[in-house]
Amino acid sequence: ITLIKSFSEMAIPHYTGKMTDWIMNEDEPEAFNHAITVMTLMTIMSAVCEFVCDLIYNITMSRIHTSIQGLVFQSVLNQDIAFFDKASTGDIVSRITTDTNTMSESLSEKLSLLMWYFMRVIFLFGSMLLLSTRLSIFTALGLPIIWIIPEFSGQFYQKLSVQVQESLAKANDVATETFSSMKTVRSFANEDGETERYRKCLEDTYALNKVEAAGYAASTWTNSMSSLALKVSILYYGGRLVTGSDVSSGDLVSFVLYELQFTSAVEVLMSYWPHVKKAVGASEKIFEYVDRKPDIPPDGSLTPQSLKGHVQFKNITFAYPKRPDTDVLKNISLELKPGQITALVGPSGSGKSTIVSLLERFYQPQNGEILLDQKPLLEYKDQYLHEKISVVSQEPVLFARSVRENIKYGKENASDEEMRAAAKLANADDFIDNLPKGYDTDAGEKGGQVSGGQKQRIAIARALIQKPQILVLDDATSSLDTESEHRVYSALQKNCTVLLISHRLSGVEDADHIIFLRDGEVAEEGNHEELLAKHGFYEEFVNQQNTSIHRNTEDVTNSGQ
Ligand SMILES: Nc1ncnc2c1ncn2[C@@H]1O[C@H](COP(=O)(O)OP(=O)(O)OP(=O)(O)O)[C@@H](O)[C@H]1O
Repeated sequence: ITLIKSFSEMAIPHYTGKMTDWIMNEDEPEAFNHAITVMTLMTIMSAVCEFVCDLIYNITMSRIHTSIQGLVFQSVLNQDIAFFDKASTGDIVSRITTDTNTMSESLSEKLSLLMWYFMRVIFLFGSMLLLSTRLSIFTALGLPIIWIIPEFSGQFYQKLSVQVQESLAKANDVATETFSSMKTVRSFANEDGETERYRKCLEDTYALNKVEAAGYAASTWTNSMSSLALKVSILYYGGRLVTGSDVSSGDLVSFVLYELQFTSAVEVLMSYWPHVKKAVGASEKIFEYVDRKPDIPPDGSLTPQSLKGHVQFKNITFAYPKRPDTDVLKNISLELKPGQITALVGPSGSGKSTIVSLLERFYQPQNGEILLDQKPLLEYKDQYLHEKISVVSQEPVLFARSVRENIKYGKENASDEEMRAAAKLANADDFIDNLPKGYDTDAGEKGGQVSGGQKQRIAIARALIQKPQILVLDDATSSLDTESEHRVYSALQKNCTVLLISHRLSGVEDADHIIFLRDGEVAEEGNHEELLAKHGFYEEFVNQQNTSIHRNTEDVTNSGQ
């Protein structure tokens, strides 16, 4: 269609030239009517083709835009957890929204015009060659000079575009972080500080935009000046050819009309070229994510019908990718037996949550081996593993959806009965029923519309509905009383493996096995009595707990008096 349209457009200068010859000659009266008819038909054909072509192009581009956004989103979701430790949310969101917009805007508008004008340039030059080879060669010789300028400015734009996207991403980052931590910002009365931080980022973007604007103005000016110089030289040379009777005056008119269109088409091509380079700059950033191979080993294939849930950590040494020099776990060996509650205690930062992250396969240990039912953890299929292992983390995150959707998260096909049963066990059923819309109440962004304890209980229900074989409670039962806590354990299938991480003594005392972690090493292990008999770290931990409970009770009694 582009070809037909470009071809049809060539009719106007050609027949205008013919008409000039006819007006000067007057021998062929039919030539005038013929020229007018052909011109009209070709113009209509060109307009129809332009319409069809624009329509198809823009629809295709919208489709490409949406599928690229989807592709980037999917690629980001497939990345390893270490990637999310490093990349900021604002940067990721910016790539999915701003960068894809920049790319597809430039591509849909500018590339479509670039293609039009490219075809026009070819057809116009062909028509010019037919009229006068000498004039055409003269025109062609002038082209490289005006081609060099946009090439340089294109490169400049490409670099600048990357910088602009990066600075926009930084600003986005500040905005996302501020809005998602609004309560903290307010409670520290730091609205002005955050506004200042955001403004600072915007100022950086503005500074880059100014350079971009100056560059754009300079390149447009140089482009038009150079093509103007080319036009004047052609007119001068063409005039001399007519005087020397080498070219007819009608042909010169056609040629000049072609040439005017030709130079303006080349001008447009050159002014759009930097935009395409800019789109390339933005797309480079997008495809950096799409092409990034997640640093995770290939998914395993094991999906055994029954899983005992026997976990063994054998001589595990691990350092976080962000801090490769600090070993968080040092040659650790431990075992979680089916049907047993294993408690993990130890000072803050001793590596308890890290053990959970390794069990969830978020990171890979540098040394040692993790076995599940005697088989390497890596051999299990990812989806299977996460169905069998449920983790309620220290700070459970709820989604801005209804309580129902939150509990059924990851198990959408669960029935309402299953959901209620899970909620009952998590001691959440009563309070959910008292919420304004019951299970359909919105939990708010990050669960902001329910209390901390309620959030924890919903998260426990979300874990229990999966009927996991291995349940990990990472300091997640602080809002439950001892009785409710026991109800949670008894709800699990028999022989289920429970890993309990806690800073409180309750729950830990009754665990079948207690592991005391210190500085990434197993300092002591055994049951409550055995550990107390050792008079070591665990005993110290128990004494500290008792002292603080004693102190709290005294405080309550004193304030009562
Ligand atoms: N994503 C991370 N990147 C780098 N270092 C980390 C990361 N997460 C934790 N760490 C570091 O690893 C160490 C162990 O952290 P971990 O969260 O496992 O401790 P913990 O025993 O669970 O502590 P707490 O009882 O306070 O929850 C800490 O020194 C912490 O600073």
